[in-house]
Amino acid sequence: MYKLGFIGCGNMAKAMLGGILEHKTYDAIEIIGSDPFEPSRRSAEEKFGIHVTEDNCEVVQNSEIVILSVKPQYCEAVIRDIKKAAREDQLFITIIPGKTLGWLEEKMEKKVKVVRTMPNTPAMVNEGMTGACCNEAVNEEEIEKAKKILSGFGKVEFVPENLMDIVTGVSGSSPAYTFLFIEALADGAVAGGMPRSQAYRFAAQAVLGSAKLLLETGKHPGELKDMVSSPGGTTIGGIRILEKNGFRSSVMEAVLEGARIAKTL
Ligand SMILES: NC(=O)C1=CN([C@@H]2O[C@H](COP(=O)(O)OP(=O)(O)OC[C@H]3O[C@@H](n4cnc5c(N)ncnc54)[C@H](OP(=O)(O)O)[C@@H]3O)[C@@H](O)[C@H]2O)C=CC1
Ligand SMILES: O=C(O)[C@@H]1CCC=N1
Repeated sequence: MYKLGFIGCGNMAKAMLGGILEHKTYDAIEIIGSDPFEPSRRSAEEKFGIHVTEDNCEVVQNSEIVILSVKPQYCEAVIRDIKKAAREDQLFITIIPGKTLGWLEEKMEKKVKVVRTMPNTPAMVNEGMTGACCNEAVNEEEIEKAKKILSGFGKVEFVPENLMDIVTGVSGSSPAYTFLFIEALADGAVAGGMPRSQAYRFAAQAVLGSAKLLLETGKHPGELKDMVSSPGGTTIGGIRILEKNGFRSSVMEAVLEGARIAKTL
């Protein structure tokens, strides 16, 4: 029997696996993964040393905890495939956006234990942020197990299920928005004459340091913004341009759009 099984061995499964193995939450021999795509299976096997198979039911039949890690459009077919093999004492952790606890229970046609989560790609460097919620069938011990798995690749917080689509917007998708911002900062620097590779280092470290400063001081972002902005100085001039171009409302709209789309998946 394996302790953990992944259905889908793509980008997110691999990001999670890296942290889980590094934190020794489980050993590679305790993990199995399934994927129809041979190169995905092979890379999971070669990189992480886990057992791999083409057969999703083999994962479900032989794992204590199963992580559903496929795209939303494949989710229904996967559940159709595994629902007979699924046991009521088994914990399912889903990372699929938009698929609610109720929807999963209905498609499984049984009272399965489900923890619904939304991680993000910084899990690849152990700096993930995961939002999670669960159905009533999940007990305290299982919540602790899920937290241990999810904190293997970053931070985790349980939230009410009605916030899960917002989690998708604010942390699931926002690494992409942040990369857009870093790229734009670097493009600005390149426009001003800085070599591109150096510009990425300056931009990315400024974003990393700013996030760290906020988290470590616990100060309000507005206060930290004011600390940078001297009267008549360079920063307030830049802020004026960003505000004129709707920077904050664009970001707010992007978060809400992500949440809106998640509901349609
Ligand atoms: N990427 C991100 O930033 C985040 C993604 N998510 C969610 O996580 C899930 C996985 O995303 P991600 O890892 O990026 O996607 P990937 O496409 O990289 O991985 C999904 C894997 O599942 C495989 N797959 C397809 N059909 C099946 C099936 N029937 N049975 C088993 N495996 C199957 C795919 O194979 P094939 O390539 O052949 O289709 C692929 O290898 C998605 O629901 C995504 O929305 C959540 C948080 C963040
Ligand atoms: O866009 C997506 O489908 C996923 C969900 C969160 C991040 N990426």
